[in-house]
Amino acid sequence: MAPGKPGKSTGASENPSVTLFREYLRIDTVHPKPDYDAAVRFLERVGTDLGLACQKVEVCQGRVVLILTWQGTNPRLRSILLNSHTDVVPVFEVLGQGEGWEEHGEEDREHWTYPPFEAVKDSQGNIYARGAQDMKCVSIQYLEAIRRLKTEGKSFARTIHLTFVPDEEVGGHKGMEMFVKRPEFKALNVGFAMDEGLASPSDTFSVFYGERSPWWIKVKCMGSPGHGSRFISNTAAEKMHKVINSFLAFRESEKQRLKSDSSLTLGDVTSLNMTMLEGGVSFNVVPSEMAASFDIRIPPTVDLKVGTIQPHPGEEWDESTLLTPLLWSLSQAFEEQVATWCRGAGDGVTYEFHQKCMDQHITSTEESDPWWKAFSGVCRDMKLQLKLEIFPAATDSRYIRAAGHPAIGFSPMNRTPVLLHDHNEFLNEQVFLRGIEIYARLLTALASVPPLPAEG
Ligand SMILES: CSCC[C@H](NC=O)C(=O)O
Ligand SMILES: [Zn+2]
Ligand SMILES: [Zn+2]
Repeated sequence: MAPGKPGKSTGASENPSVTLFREYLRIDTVHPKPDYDAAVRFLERVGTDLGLACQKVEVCQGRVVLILTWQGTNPRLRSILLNSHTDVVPVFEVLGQGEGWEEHGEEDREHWTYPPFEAVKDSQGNIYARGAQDMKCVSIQYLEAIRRLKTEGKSFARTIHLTFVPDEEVGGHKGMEMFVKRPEFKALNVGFAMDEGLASPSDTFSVFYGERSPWWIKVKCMGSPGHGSRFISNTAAEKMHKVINSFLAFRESEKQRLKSDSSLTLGDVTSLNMTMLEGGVSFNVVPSEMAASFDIRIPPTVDLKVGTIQPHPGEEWDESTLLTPLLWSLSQAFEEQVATWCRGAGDGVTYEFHQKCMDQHITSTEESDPWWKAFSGVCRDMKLQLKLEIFPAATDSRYIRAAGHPAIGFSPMNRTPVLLHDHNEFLNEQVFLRGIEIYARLLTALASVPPLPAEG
């Protein structure tokens, strides 16, 4: 293949870090059947070549966490944890269509300019693959930063651990959530952690110090059944109508709040989407049950604790006041709000949680915090402009923070469209290489943070 043309061949002049990145992208770790063994074998080989110690922890059957360790000169100090997940999301939206390129027809193929597991590089140096941004780039950047520092003969006081975890894309329940509870995790003696962030189309870099809490709620409405030709009273559909109205009115008010205040980002407001609807068997049968599912993401500033909300002295609340979205958005105890919407829709309306994250830890970005001082100091020296945000979705950082450790979400990709989980996910090789440089500097500073008071 001619140089500069898109293709699989690495070309003689390709930077070896880019070649390694592309090799990792070709490992098929796509859900629902990720080849974790292949990923672990590959990463273990790279780690061993780098002289890193290697440990494997099977947190669930077939779910292995790989730990690579660069021992510090003072191993008693708390360590730096570099986390990344090895799994990637399916290439097609319809479940079960993500297995292999060849099995799909031309319509599917249209969404991707290049096959998503071949890591084709085009003439501009854009590397196309599922996982190019989320987050195989970061895994290789961590490793290549360590390679660079080792080649330069550097060593640091603090130990650096890299963890490669499975199943982040399906909630981390058989991955990081299990791992943080294990003695092997405690033994890592984590002081400060880094995990994934998001690309940024502008010159600035996005940095995430907290995340919104995902709540997945299924609301079931029970009602009277009957013939589709009659005005049956007390139907499931009428109740569902009210439920949907209440939930979506709140959605609209939060959407407007975000739109009307340019200082807010998506991570600062509560998003809500109705993502599934079930019910009914036939055109002429009024069903006795209907269900709607909602994906709600709640910022750490909203109080999640269940409590009783009282009107202010002298104020009286009637049913319509209780259903006012603005009032609720300013109030506390988010679950009370959900319960009231359901109560307001009538009898036989219940809700159940399929995901209910209550952790709201955020990581300090005060200059007085030694970890943040090290992180932000490097960015200042390198003239990287940072945008501090709450991560709008969920990552494994939430488990690290819940375990009591500071964690920053950062994927060094500026001047890059946000394409995670999207068609035609790509990363430019120059942006990728610059990221290695950034991590090399960050690791140097973080692994040299002087002993903290608690460390003696
Ligand atoms: C709530 S568990 C699901 C985690 C998932 N993470 C990445 O996309 C997300 O939907 O945010
Ligand atoms: Zn991710
Ligand atoms: Zn993802």
